[in-house]
Amino acid sequence: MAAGMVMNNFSLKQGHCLELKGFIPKDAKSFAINLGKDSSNYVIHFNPRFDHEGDTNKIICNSKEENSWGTEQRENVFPFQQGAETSICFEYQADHLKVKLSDGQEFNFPIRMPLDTITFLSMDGIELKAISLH
Ligand SMILES: CCCO[C@@H]1O[C@H](CO)[C@@H](O[C@@H]2O[C@H](CO)[C@H](O)[C@H](OCc3cn(Cc4ccccc4)nn3)[C@H]2O)[C@H](O)[C@H]1NC(C)=O
Repeated sequence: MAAGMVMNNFSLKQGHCLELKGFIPKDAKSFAINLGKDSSNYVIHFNPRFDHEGDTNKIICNSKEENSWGTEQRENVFPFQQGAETSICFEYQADHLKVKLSDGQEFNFPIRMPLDTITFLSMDGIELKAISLH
């Protein structure tokens, strides 16, 4: 399984996008990308599940404040394949994150915890290949 990766030395400001390219291992049951302030405070926990916690081919998003999970949001798109690369762009807007997926589909996730700048990123279950800020 791809070991967890943590970055906390970048700045994603409102009006800008963070684009991640990664490889999903062929045995992945799920993977997660977390953006926020630190490991206890996520503006978004982005968790595509192939087969995990009773979910099959479903994206689960949530927030986490001082280590307490918020309400889950389940998406109706799932353009991921085990053993393949993917790219995801997180566009940070004042009241939502626009999540743009590799096949052009996109969805919004509400900002539940105001944060001037997102400076924390962690990834689990996916191998980071490239990262860029636009
Ligand atoms: C119906 C009553 C039980 O509800 C279930 O409760 C589970 C436990 O709280 C929920 O699963 C949790 O959902 C959270 C988001 O709301 C997180 O996704 C929890 O996982 C956190 C986590 C990250 N990691 C690291 C990681 C992630 C991906 C791959 C490898 C390592 N390990 N655990 C995950 O365990 C799960 O989404 C929830 N299902 C529903 C339908 O509500």
